[in-house]
Amino acid sequence: MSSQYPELRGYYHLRETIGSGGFAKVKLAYHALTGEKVAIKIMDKRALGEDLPRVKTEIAAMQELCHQHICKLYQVIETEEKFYMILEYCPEGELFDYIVSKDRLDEEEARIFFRQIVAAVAYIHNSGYAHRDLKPENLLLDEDQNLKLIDFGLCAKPKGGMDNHLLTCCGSPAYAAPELISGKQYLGSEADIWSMGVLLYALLCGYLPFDDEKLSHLYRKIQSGKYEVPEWLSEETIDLLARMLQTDPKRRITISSILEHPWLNHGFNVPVEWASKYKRTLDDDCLTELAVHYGKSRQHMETVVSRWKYDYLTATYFLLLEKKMTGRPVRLLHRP
Ligand SMILES: [NH3+]CCCOc1cc(-c2cn[nH]c2)ccc1C(=O)Nc1ccccc1
Repeated sequence: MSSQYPELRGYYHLRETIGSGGFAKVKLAYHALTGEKVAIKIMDKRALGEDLPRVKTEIAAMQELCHQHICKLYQVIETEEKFYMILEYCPEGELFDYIVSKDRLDEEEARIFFRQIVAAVAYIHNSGYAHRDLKPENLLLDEDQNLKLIDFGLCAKPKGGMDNHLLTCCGSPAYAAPELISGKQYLGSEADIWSMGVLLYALLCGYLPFDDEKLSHLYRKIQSGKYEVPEWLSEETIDLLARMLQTDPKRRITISSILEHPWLNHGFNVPVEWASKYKRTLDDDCLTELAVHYGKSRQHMETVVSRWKYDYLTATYFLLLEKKMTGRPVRLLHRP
């Protein structure tokens, strides 16, 4: 296998393919120095065709976005023919499959997931980005059933902040906001809120609010903003859904108002902590272990790691930090 991916030899031990979507193949792998599992998203440049800019968009965004509910990017390798993105491993798969397996979720379970989604989107919007393809297929579950958002290939960072209008129509039709499908100028952040409304509906109902085999019929349903309200939904749920699935983007609820909505805080006495839990300062134990391993001073390691080149050193630092955050020894395996 490593003969097919020579650039990974000695750094990662490749295992089976765990997912594939469109132009990418995702394989499970082990990071040689820490023994930690990672997911490697492999893309062939020729096969990407006009989708090539999506990869550059995704890499640029994921290098800036560091959050407990966003799938962490550890390393990027670019060769003549391929892109490799070394990502955080999420063993429990897609939220989409989890909903299907349970038919639909009860309010309590949906609320726990939705609080994590709101935290990720609040962080993304606060960082000046819009995801623009929010759906259960792009939310993965880690070993503790925490959600991790993936696929920033369609995200946007409008120049001059989030109040600049976007034009490209993108994302998955069933989750797309009315203003987006009508080709009008739109705000990525407002379109994300609509998609979150569709997502919350899918969590609580197990099917989509707007659906039709014929695309033109689907578009008409979305633009009407009319959807069936099943009898098992509570008043608070119905209220929140109505504010997110508001066809007029200017009257649609904002992420900060969602953070204060009674449904989101029902049974919780702490608001959603949406700020990133990743610290800006480098971790001492990790730097020390790296210094020992590479036979350099701690100061030298701090200088080199701080360049954030998203090379093998960046990946090794983040994976050591992952071990520390999950209460395991901050140690590198000395025999590669
Ligand atoms: N719908 C998800 C299919 C598997 O895709 C991934 C899995 C992981 C993953 C699996 N375990 N841990 C992380 C990380 C990233 C992706 C991903 O970005 N897929 C993708 C997105 C857009 C176009 C093509 C492929």
